[in-house]
Amino acid sequence: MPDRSGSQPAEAAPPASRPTAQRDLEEGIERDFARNLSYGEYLDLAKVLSAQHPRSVPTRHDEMLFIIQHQTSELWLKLMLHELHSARDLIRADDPRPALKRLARVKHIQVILTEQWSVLATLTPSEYAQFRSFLATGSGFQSWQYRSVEFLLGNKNAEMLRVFEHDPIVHAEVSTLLHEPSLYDEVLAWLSRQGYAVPPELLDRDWSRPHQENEGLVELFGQIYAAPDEHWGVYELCEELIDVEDNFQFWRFRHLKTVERIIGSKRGTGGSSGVPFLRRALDLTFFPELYSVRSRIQDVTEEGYHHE
Ligand code: HEM
Ligand SMILES: N[C@@H](CC(=O)c1ccccc1NC=O)C(=O)O
Repeated sequence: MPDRSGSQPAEAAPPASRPTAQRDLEEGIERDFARNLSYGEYLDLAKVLSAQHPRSVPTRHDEMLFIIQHQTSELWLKLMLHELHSARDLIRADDPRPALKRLARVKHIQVILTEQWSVLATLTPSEYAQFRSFLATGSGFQSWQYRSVEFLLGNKNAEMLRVFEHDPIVHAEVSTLLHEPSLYDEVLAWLSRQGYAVPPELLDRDWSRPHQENEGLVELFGQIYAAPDEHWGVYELCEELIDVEDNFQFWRFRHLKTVERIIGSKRGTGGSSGVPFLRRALDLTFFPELYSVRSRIQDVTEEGYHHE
């Protein structure tokens, strides 16, 4: 036994700052929700939390992880779409400053979505095999929110609409996005309205087609990146777009690597070759000119620095 003589008596109340096992509730804390709006009611949690329906028979423990991973991803995609729609509309209305704020939020959502793969990576191939057959032909390829994000960012592909034909409301919504200008298209139109020499063929075209790399636009970006101080607003917006594409690719890469460790070289439930199909998405780009311009920027030499 340690010698306690000289220490405080055993019954002494602990100092107020010491941690305790219980926190006293304050008088003012609202406890009656018979008539007042509660947390669960506001968030409609009864609906959200009763939407997890494992299909495996008998129910496999790990299917809950699979369902919640997808549902949380879809919720974040919903917010991302909300922000991207708004960013595009703000730029269309010549108001790029709040659009930058929207894109900043989009980037944080992307970080969460990419980090979230680590939770699903705890699913082993053996655990997934226990319930994979119950997913039948379901696949993330059929995520209409994901496809909407791709379309808003400019990865247009009319063939993607086929999988939504069974659902007229969703089909109409994704089809509208296919035929509207993307965020990038609106940025280019805004640049033109600001007096920049955007090639005219980029300002009026069939929006349902993906944007094709344009040499004139690379040259324009070349001028902007050669003198950022003179074009700060545009330069900042361009770098924000690069961040969004970068983050998008990180998500695709983590999806690919997670899929690889869980199903190896099996074909996908959606009917694709699986990993090889997902790998080809890594060659896609939303903003080709913003990448091309990077190799055009002149490296400053001591001589050039002093004499220009
Ligand atoms: C065990 C976990 C997963 C596996 C094995 C898997 C596998 C696959 C495969 C093989 C494809 C290609 C299409 C196909 O043939 O099915 C695909 C596409 C896709 N998956 Fe997953 N996936 C998983 C989890 C997720 C999660 C959590 C999401 C989040 C929403 C997701 C979203 C998508 C999307 C959006 C596509 C379409 C990608 C594109 O068009 O490039 N997947 N997935
Ligand atoms: N394509 C996956 C299945 C899959 O992941 C999935 C199935 C149903 C609902 C969402 C899914 N997620 C992403 O593709 C597979 O081949 O195992």
